[in-house]
Amino acid sequence: MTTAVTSPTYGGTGGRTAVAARARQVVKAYGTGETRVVALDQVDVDIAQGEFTAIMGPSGSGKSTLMHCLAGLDTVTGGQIFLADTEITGLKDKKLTQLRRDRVGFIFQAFNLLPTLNALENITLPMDIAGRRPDAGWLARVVETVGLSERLKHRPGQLSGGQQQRVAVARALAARPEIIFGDEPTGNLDSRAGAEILGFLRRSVDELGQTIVMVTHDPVAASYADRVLYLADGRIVDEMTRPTAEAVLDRMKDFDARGRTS
Ligand SMILES: Nc1ncnc2c1ncn2[C@@H]1O[C@H](COP(=O)(O)OP(=O)(O)OP(=O)(O)O)[C@@H](O)[C@H]1O
Repeated sequence: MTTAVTSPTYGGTGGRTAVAARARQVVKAYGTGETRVVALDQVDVDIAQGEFTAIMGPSGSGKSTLMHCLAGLDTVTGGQIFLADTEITGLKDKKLTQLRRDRVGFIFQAFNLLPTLNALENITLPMDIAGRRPDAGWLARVVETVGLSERLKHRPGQLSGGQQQRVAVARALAARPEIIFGDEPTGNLDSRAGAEILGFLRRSVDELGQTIVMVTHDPVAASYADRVLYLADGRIVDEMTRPTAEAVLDRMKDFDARGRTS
């Protein structure tokens, strides 16, 4: 049987749905000799297409590293990463940059908007740079989904933090990427603005068919996802489907307690 090699213990999709991104036996080590840190330790994971996946785990467990490796923002030390059927490990810089530009969207904790451009210009900037024409119908739908129709001519400085992050969400959605990665996208927002953004991300999965992977420390944020993957010491140690904030919190307490006794 060879299936054990290709089916992750946790983090598989059980063949139920198409896979948007895949990691196989991924190792990421930083430094050498005594300062060597293994951030990812033979990680196998399948990210299901059209689903919202949250990645959780203690500080230093490898969440951002896993996201960066899946997104082609960082190279791996060993193993393979696939975006749909394309293996991205081993791609040359230029090809990788092109692939990220054409197929991947990002939302970071810092909104990363250009202050001199208005909201609409910020949303279409990546496509402008790539020389691609936004699909007007799609753009209107995205803008409507994230509730920005009345704010398109405002510059970032004239928008609240929550509205700025909505612009960043719309920017990620506008190019219709195959997959969007978010690193604590609501980390800088108060809980009301955070809930709004998470609601928009949820809607983009339910109504626009988007695939989203989000790193978070927040059980409430994780409860918007379809599935939560738990990392510890660079390994995926557990998963939860249809999470509630209470269940996620309980699981985290469980891990903490185990961590203290081991
Ligand atoms: N550029 C780097 N150089 C050396 N070590 C690094 C580097 N980036 C990350 N690490 C180490 O790799 C491990 C995983 O880091 P990572 O940032 O992925 O964790 P995380 O789970 O996202 O943490 P946090 O929740 O605190 O953001 C940590 O031990 C970290 O110190």
